[in-house]
Amino acid sequence: MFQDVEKILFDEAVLAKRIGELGEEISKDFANEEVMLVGILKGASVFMSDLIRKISIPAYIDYMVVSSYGNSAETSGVVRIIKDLEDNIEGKNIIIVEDIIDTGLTLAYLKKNLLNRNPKSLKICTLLDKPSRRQKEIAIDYKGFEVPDEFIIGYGIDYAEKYRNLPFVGVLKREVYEK
Ligand SMILES: O=P(O)(O)OC[C@H]1O[C@H](OP(=O)(O)OP(=O)(O)O)[C@H](O)[C@@H]1O
Ligand code: HPA
Ligand SMILES: [Mg+2]
Repeated sequence: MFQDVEKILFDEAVLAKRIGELGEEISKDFANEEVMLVGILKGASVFMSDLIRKISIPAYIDYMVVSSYGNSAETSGVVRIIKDLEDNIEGKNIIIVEDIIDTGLTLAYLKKNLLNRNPKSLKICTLLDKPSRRQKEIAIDYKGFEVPDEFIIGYGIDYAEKYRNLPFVGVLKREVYEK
């Protein structure tokens, strides 16, 4: 597993510090209110569980399972909802929590879908942003880091379901996905 990593971009300490800051920012912006974090599985699961413990206002969680990359390094362009939210989000402060925004197709679809359900507010929080590959413009409210135009893995993020358990965010060697 480690031999497939080209380089480490953000190690555990760097991730923890930035996630602490994001949690504080969210807590301040929604002081005296409540938020519902909507984690987009599977990738966001690791980030979400660290982030929620850095939020000091009442925070609820729900998850959606969507997939567009499957086992490929390229998006299929088709976002499939595999599992929807359990609760009605009407009148609630919703924060979509993503691991990475790349083409923006997943988020553009999700944003439209959730706005149709009439939340009080809808914000986007992503650990990683890869702006170089964007196809759909997305306003990001809370962003951890920008990443270069490389295939990213680790800290919940996969290639063909592998590498999610790496404790850092890194770049996958090209030879792994270009063979
Ligand atoms: O901006 P985009 O180009 O749409 O890419 C971003 C999406 O791709 C990944 O999900 P994936 O489909 O790989 O599912 P996973 O989270 O289960 O790995 C990632 O977790 C985002 O949801
Ligand atoms: O760089 C990436 N790595 C893994 N999954 C992804 N989904 C979109 N971009 C990426
Ligand atoms: Mg994936």
